[in-house]
Amino acid sequence: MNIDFKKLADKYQTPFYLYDFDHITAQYTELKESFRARKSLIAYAVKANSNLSVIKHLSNLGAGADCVSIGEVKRALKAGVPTYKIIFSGVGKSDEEIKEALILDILLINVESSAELDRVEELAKSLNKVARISIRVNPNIDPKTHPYISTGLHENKFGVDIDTAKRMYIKCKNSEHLEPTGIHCHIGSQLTQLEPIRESINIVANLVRNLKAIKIELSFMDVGGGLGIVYKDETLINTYDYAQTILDSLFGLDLTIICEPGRFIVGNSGIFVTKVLYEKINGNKRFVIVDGAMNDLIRPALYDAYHRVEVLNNNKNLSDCNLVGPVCESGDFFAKNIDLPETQSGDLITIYSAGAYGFTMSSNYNTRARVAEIAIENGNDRLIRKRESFEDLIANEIEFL
Ligand SMILES: Cc1ncc(COP(=O)(O)O)c(C=O)c1O
Ligand SMILES: N[C@@H](CCCC[NH3+])C(=O)O
Repeated sequence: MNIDFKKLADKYQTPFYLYDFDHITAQYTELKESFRARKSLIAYAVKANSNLSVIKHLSNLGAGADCVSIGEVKRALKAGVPTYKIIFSGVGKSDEEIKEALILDILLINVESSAELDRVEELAKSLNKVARISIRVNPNIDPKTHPYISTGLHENKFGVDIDTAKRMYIKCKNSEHLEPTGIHCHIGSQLTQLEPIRESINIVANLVRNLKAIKIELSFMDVGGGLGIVYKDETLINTYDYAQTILDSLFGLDLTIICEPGRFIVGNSGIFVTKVLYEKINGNKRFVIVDGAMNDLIRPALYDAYHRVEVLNNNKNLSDCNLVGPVCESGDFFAKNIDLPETQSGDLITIYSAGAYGFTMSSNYNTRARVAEIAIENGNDRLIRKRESFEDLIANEIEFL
């Protein structure tokens, strides 16, 4: 798509996030279509990009929501996702969160420990409810991704091992307040290899068969999210191969598939737009300093993540530099040791693949306002979140002065 960044920057003021809603539609549709041989629910992982308009857009397409806090559940509801398409995961749900989820009667609570299951049972009993339970299985499979975003090994805090899961399902079966409904497995994020997915789904499918043999019949298989995207030159998993692998593993089982993608849907739909403030040279080292910073997009600082960068000027005079922001940390960079053209103050810089875990991981560090978010759809742009003001930043403190 041809985007007039200059016009947008004049209209909305940098830095800002820009999301291409047509690309979001295309990604959602591709994945949904891949599963067309089965009943499926694409439960969008809200944590990737929780802007209400993004969730609403996906909900209008038929998506549900995978949430990891009651705040995300409330966002999903506010954006129009029906309760029967909402799932709640997380290793540390508080009593208040569990109670609210029970009262709202969402589709599934993904339980991640025996202790949590006991708590859900007590709370469901106190509310005279029956909780629909899905247990998150940790299959101990290496997803072959960045260690910070691996979730499927026993050394990771997520889910429970197979034997524990089995005991938990038996407890559900024997409880008046727990209904064993689904099973869940998510081994990590930015996955680019199919084999670990195949292995883990096979492990989980075998457990489903074992449970069936003891008369515990589940209705949903939640295969997690994690499909990777291209940041640089990654070879991706083909979505049809992905879906077929899952369908093959589930042969003979009558389960509705739930898939929880975040990054795949929104990652390459988003661009972070910032502008050059200054250039400088320290000794031999060139720095291009922009108005966006690590508080806006933390992935390079946190994971050493690569994001493609483009300078929107016609200068062909390239040289090595670090692209940095104004935050008071040496870790405040978008790219290190890259060749960029000479810049002038005011030149726009676009940072790609920023739609997932960009804005949602932003902070107010250095008392910097969170930036605006803009949607573009059918060539038309609109503001979907305004830039914070200083008053917004201090609103919760001012009454205690
Ligand atoms: C339980 C669960 N579901 C879904 C996701 C979404 O992951 P991704 O954005 O990689 O699709 C995550 C994040 O890793 C997760 O922990
Ligand atoms: N925040 C991570 C993804 C985490 C996935 C959630 N478990 C990233 O930016 O890549």
